[in-house]
Amino acid sequence: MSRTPIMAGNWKMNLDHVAATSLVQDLGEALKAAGYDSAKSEAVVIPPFTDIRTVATLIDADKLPIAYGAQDISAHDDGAYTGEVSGTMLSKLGCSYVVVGHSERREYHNESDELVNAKAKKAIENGMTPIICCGEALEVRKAGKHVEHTVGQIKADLDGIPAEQVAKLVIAYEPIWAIGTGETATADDAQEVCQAIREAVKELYDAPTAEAVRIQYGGSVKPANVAEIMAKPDVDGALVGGASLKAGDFSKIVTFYEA
Ligand SMILES: O=C(CO)COP(=O)(O)O
Repeated sequence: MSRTPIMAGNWKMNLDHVAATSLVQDLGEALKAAGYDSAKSEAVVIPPFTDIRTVATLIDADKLPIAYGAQDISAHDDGAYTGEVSGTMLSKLGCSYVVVGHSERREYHNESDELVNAKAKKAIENGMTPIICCGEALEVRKAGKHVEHTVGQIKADLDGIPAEQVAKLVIAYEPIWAIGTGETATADDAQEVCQAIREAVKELYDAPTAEAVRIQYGGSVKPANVAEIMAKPDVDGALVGGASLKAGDFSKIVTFYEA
């Protein structure tokens, strides 16, 4: 079973819709120049909500080989939830992916595994693929509990999601201490946890589901370290923050197989 690597750029709270236009145009050109092959990796951008319509229009008009998604989704369908954005709104904009449970939301917005699970289900219900984030803080790693912690999160985040849906979704392992710090986990660190997650999916479901689910690594991924990380058997992609804000760098990450 071969899994197409998924290289997703999480822009976080950066770039307004005008800046988004330039970045997506530049990215389209950079990918073309780099000989991007969508059979070898999937390019995805995850802009702020306010940019999605603009990004969608541009990708559509220029037929760019780039998928897009959102950084969050409401666990509710509609109604009196000020500030929330629903799954229907996102799917109507053509979003293919929705990031759920990013460590920044878990930390600054107190998101629990129960909420992350509800959001993942909402994305699926609306025909989008959740990218479920997990990963440990520095103290947890220092205590040697990173595998246990991360696998525990994933088990809770997948609760009640059937095998055929799990096979299609994406899990992103992002050790918190490696996010935005320039401190990358080694390729072996990434492999250790990604393998443990796949093993957990196999135990919870079955071997075909575990073989199919795509597991990304995230945390200070750069053009210089992406190839080594991607060479690991259980790493199927990258969730990229800072380096996804530069078209040239993100294009190199997406086309890591050229290195
Ligand atoms: O959190 C991340 C992506 O979701 C990783 O961010 P950086 O690539 O900036 O470390």
